[in-house]
Amino acid sequence: MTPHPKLSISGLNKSFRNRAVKVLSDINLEVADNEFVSLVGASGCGKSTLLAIIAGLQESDNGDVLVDGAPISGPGIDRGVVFQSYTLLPWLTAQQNVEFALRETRYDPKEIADIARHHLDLVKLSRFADSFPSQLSGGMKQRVAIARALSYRPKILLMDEPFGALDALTRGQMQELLMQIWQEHKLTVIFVTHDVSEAVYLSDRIFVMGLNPGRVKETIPVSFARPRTGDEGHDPELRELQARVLRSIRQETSGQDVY
Ligand SMILES: Nc1ncnc2c1ncn2[C@@H]1O[C@H](COP(=O)(O)OP(=O)(O)OP(=O)(O)O)[C@@H](O)[C@H]1O
Repeated sequence: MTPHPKLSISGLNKSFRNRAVKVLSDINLEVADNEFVSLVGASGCGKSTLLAIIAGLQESDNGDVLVDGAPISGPGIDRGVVFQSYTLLPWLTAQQNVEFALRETRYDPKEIADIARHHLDLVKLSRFADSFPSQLSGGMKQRVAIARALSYRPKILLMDEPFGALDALTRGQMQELLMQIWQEHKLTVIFVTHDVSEAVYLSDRIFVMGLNPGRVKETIPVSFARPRTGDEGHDPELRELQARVLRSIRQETSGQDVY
């Protein structure tokens, strides 16, 4: 038990089709302030559904989702979300996309412009503030999406396979950038990924989800010292950890062609 968890989920269940299909079963987990956790598991185990429930974009059948001890009620600015698809508005520039996210805050237009600029700077995209999404690479678009999610200073950043569509080089750069931002800004991050080495590189703990129904079947701590350089990949201990996570995922899927 974490003394004052940033996020606490207990007894959560979720089904679809009038409760005919159970997707998430008795989810119980806690995430500490400033902790970086990943959700991994076979395709269809409910990672995105769980993230969407934490984001307040979907409702659970029952159970509690608490942020700083208070139950969530729908989406809120205490939780920023980044999806794999960049979800930028194509007719707005990078700067305007971030400003748009702040339109219902208490800030005046000048403050909104300053906050947007600051966050584009944070993701090293100041030079492209006036570019439209069509003029940006995949990595750049995702940096705008991250700037947008961080601009209203959420307590928790929820990321659903944010780097899944990027090439390996860009993906590595984005992981480094995220690590830097996470370390400097003391964020709590919940990160969904299919990439076990990515989960191990980034996380303090990995929740391995089981399949049919989706549940947290194992919690694996990653105790490698930070800052991590990415060169730890050759470390036998780290390789063993990756193998352990993979084994845990595969145990669920033996005989099924899902991962
Ligand atoms: N709106 C919906 N209506 C009915 N079934 C749904 C709905 N959304 C998700 N599901 C089902 O719930 C299960 C979990 O889906 P979810 O997308 O959360 O899994 P996932 O682990 O994120 O998968 P992937 O890794 O492939 O993205 C799947 O079987 C999916 O078909």
